[in-house]
Amino acid sequence: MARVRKKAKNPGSILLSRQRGLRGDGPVVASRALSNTSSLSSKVGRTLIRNHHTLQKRLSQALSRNDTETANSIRAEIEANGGIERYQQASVCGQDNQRGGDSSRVLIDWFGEAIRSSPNKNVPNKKLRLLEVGALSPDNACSRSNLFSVTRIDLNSRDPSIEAQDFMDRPIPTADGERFDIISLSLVLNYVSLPAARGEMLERTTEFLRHTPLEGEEEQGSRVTELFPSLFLVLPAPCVTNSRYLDERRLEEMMGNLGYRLVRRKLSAKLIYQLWHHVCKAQSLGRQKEFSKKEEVNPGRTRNNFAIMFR
Ligand SMILES: C[S@@+](CC[C@H](N)C(=O)[O-])C[C@H]1O[C@@H](n2cnc3c(N)ncnc32)[C@H](O)[C@@H]1O
Repeated sequence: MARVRKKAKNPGSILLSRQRGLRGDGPVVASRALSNTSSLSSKVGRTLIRNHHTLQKRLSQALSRNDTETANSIRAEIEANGGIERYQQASVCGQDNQRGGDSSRVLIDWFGEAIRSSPNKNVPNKKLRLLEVGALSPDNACSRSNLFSVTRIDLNSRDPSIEAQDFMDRPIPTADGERFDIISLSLVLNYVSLPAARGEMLERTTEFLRHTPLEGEEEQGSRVTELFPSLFLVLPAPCVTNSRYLDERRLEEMMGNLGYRLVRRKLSAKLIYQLWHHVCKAQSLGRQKEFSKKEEVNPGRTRNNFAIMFR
């Protein structure tokens, strides 16, 4: 079982500064009482999630212009609304089956299809290494499936098997034993407030993927192994279906530059699920400059402003 670790703080990181605010190291104005374990109605939960994202975005903006006074008052507001604990509680309620369910079931379905369509229909004889970034609990479909050996991290750990860690501060692996066959970023990228920080997060995933063949790969046929190493990315659907600055084509171009190729996709009323196979690293070299600015791909007054940028 993974050890829960309190991270040393790096004052220079915007993500970490945000995290520090959300963890409550800034001025705390009571309302821990809000962080109980009772379930939330879906409307209250949605409002809470939306407000948390808005405050977090304002916090990142204040921090990026070194406006400490505003940042502190936003931190206080986040805490007054129950902090990251209350936000996570609302997210757990959102995972409730009646409200869209556990997104990792989609990954398990894709994996099952690949096994069924492979020549010998065997499950891999070795568990695949999965890094779950933004893990809310140790008992989602991936964890229950027995197909994966799961390493879970989150800014705020809700369980001893989840390490408290900012993915952006996780040390870059130096050996294959520290790399993964698959990384899950389910409803995490949209948690990151600034477009360039989202690009940084996507770029960073490529450092954690293992490209050496899986054990027994040859006997399993290609349908399973063609999916790995990969990134399981889940976003609220409007991030790509109704954004002024991002659509699926633009995302595919950005991901292509990072060496990713889209191998599975599912669009539901609320979410978009994608599995990106990491084909190679070489393609990323210098090409992300094309995406260093926001570019309007979908004009219109009713659009949202979700964007991803690369420095
Ligand atoms: C909406 S919840 C999603 C949880 C779950 N993956 C799901 O699909 O329902 C987002 C989670 O991502 C975590 N998170 C956001 N940025 C992170 C980062 N840089 N490193 C680790 N966890 C992060 C947050 O703390 C939060 O618990």
